[in-house]
Amino acid sequence: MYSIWKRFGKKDASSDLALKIQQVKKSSVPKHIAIIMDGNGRWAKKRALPRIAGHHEGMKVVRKITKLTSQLNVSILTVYAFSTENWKRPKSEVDYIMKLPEEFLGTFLPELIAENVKVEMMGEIDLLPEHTKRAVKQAVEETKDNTGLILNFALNYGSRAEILMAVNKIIKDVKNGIIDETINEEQFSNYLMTRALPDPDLLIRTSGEIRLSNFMLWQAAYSELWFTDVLWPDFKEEHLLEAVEEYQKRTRRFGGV
Ligand SMILES: CC(C)Oc1ccc(CN(CCC(N)=O)C(=O)c2cnn(Cc3ccccc3)c2-c2ccc3sccc3c2)cc1
Repeated sequence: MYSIWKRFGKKDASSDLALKIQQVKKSSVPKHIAIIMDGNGRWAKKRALPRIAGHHEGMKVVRKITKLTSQLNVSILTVYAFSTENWKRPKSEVDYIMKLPEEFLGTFLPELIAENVKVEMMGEIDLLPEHTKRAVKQAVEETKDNTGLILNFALNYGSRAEILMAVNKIIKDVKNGIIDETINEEQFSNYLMTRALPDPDLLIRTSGEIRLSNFMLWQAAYSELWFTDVLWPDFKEEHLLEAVEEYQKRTRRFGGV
């Protein structure tokens, strides 16, 4: 009896998810969702596992959430692996992290291509090891003609550095007479790493931290912010759907103003 209930229950969960997806797709879905993926280390610590186990688990969640946002017809999913002490971590952890992209792309690139996903990245990839750079460049190259969801990785991304870089480029262009001395918001945003992307409509951060941590400060000026205590490796489709439903409630009210 138990096995029947167990099976029945299982079937119920997946069809329940399918129902929720149909429900969410009935209203306006955010065009651009940005996620600060935080909590891998804490997730591992809670289970007395090495931190790299949290990163490995976190990578599988990136794949799951990419598939769901693609199903929801979201246009852009920007993922930022939040970590202040990225480079100050023990060498073994940094080495592992820098191998993850090859595993992620090696395992999931065929699936991403089948889903018509376009892999993009913003940030300084020069600092990445050669083998990591190669994997990223290959994924960007192999998916450049895809027209579905844009999966945008923020690599070594810092918003203030991005804004300063834009200002310095503008100063140079004004000196060289390429642009006038006054520019508008649209011209300014063309100098940012996100130049061609629309601003994020919904910004999600996991693991209970309620901070932007120098992430897309210019671009998130009008984003709906949604925070959850859930640690990134525990983040499920249901959590993303909950965030989108909350976004739909808020923007419906805004629309009604
Ligand atoms: C095209 C794409 C696959 O290329 C990439 C090239 C280099 C990186 C490494 N990296 C950039 C360096 C930096 N942020 O300083 C990170 O963001 C970083 C820092 N921790 N974790 C573990 C973690 C895993 C999952 C979720 C959060 C953190 C990651 C990390 C490593 C591998 C993968 S695979 C999908 C996401 C992801 C994130 C990332 C991507």
